[in-house]
Amino acid sequence: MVLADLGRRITSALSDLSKAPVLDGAAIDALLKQVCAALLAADVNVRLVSRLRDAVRKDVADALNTNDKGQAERMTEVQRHNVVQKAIFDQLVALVDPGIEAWVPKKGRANVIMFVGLQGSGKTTSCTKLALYYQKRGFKVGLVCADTFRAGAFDQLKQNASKAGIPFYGSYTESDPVSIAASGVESFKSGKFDVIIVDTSGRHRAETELFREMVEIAEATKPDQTIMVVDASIGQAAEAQAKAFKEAADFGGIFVTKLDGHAKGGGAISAVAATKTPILFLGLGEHVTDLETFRPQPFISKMLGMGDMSGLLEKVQEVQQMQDPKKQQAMLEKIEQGGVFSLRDWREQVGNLMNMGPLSKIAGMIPGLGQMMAGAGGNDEAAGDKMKRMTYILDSMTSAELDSDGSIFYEPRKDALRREKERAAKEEEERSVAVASSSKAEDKKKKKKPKVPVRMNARARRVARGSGTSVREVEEFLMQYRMVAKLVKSMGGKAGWLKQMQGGGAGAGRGRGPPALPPGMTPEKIAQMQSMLSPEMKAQLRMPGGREKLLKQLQQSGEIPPELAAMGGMGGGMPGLGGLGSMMQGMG
Ligand SMILES: Nc1nc2c(ncn2[C@@H]2O[C@H](COP(=O)(O)OP(=O)(O)OP(=O)(O)O)[C@@H](O)[C@H]2O)c(=O)[nH]1
Repeated sequence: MVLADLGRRITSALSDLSKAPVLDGAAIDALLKQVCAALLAADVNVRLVSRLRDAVRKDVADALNTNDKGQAERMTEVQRHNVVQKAIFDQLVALVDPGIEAWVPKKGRANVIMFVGLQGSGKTTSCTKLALYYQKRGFKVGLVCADTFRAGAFDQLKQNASKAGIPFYGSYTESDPVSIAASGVESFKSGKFDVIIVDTSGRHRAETELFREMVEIAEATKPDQTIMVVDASIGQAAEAQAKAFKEAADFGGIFVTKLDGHAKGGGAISAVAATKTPILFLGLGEHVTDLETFRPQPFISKMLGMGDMSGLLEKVQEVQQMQDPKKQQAMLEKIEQGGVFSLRDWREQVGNLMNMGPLSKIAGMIPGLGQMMAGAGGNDEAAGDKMKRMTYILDSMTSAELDSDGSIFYEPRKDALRREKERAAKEEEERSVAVASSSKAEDKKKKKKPKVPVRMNARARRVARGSGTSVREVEEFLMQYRMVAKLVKSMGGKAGWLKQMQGGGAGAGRGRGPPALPPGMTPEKIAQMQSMLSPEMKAQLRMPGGREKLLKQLQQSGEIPPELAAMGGMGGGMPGLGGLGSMMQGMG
């Protein structure tokens, strides 16, 4: 997760505050000390940190010392804690918010985007990421390589673009970058392309040569948007770099790269925001899909483990555009009419979730889940691995098996009953040979209906072999599937709820009416559960990461099976899942 360490430190400071019996000046000072230390460790400029500290103090003082003394006195301790938490959240958002609306390309015309930045900042990689991002959103996109400075730059762009299926333009013989840029843009314009991205060269330092070349390319291509690429690992030095580039070639937005796992990322983002230049995108890895649009509030929310519902919705929409909407609709209608949520349906939903990107990145967008998965023991990788094994199991099934409800993998019940009868008869025979001295309790035990364990059959053994898993794993998988199928089935009759989920669990909790409730969960049951919570637990629920903790407690107390809890959070795009996440939202 982006800036996981910073997020964890701030969340922990907020959690310490909630334990303070009285919220006095000393408690607020202790909180601010921890938050500021965490920000400084993320290389946020000391001037910006001190501004944040003053602003939080002012926000808290304004809210707690209102003119209406009665109102301030009537505030409960929990409400006072909320005031402080809100102030911290708001000021963290302000820290990364340049306060300027970002540019977006317009359909039906050629939008030229020019990339600038130092060598190695990630320009070429980010150009391809952005090209794919716009292509997925229905734009016709072309890439131009105007980097003639670095040998191999054209080959790199060509390779990246071909892999992603994006048309490209460049030359091995032309050495004038201005001429290549101009002819590339012209060629794509005559091909009626909507977005034309020009990759320019970089140098190790911001030299006059580089700036002159940038200005000339800009004059020749007349870009609608110039994006500067900044490597997050330079931390607060990004401010000086952005200023130098801004003086040379006025750019409209910034793409911060290498935010994956770089501790100085907070410094880079806040430094850029301080130059009042909009941050448009974040690079979160080397892969072409490792890109995120930047929005201050969801960014901070995600960093603090509170999820990023707008990001999740965007991902869901992206996937929905790629998949066949008619297929999804047909499946939903089938279930609404009482049909089986088959293993094939499950395979499609799992595939959709995996298409949304690495599980860790999706999980980070769901309140609590990111932290839960990134927790001790490298859980995140394990969860991704589990998902993959699930698809191996499904891919080893025949068509008839996929269209079934899973019962095909178990021996028929009559066989299990016959086996059980034979076993009981054998036992009886043995008992009659032995001296009978059964106690009353034993007699009672005998009269009890025996449980008939149903075994996995040869099909399940074949699937286990074919998928490189074990019969036990196939059995566990089928148990999970049954649970989801039951959930989906029980939703079938509640068409309204089903439709709401179709848009993705993300819709819930975004202010579009009350959150969706999972089957079996009524508003009364939620109210009942809420009434069971102590005031401390309720306060915890309002804390960043609080839902996650409560979810764990419910899991431990057996109210929710762990698989359901994990899946409940991953609702986006998966009908049937997501209700639990919404429930926790409803309780928060
Ligand atoms: N971890 C990580 N690596 C990235 C990211 N973006 C780019 N990279 C890597 O950074 C290195 C440099 O990326 P390039 O795209 O070649 O950089 P460039 O700015 O085009 O370099 P020049 O063409 O030499 O100017 C490559 O190894 C990329 O895979 C990112 O968001 N995260």
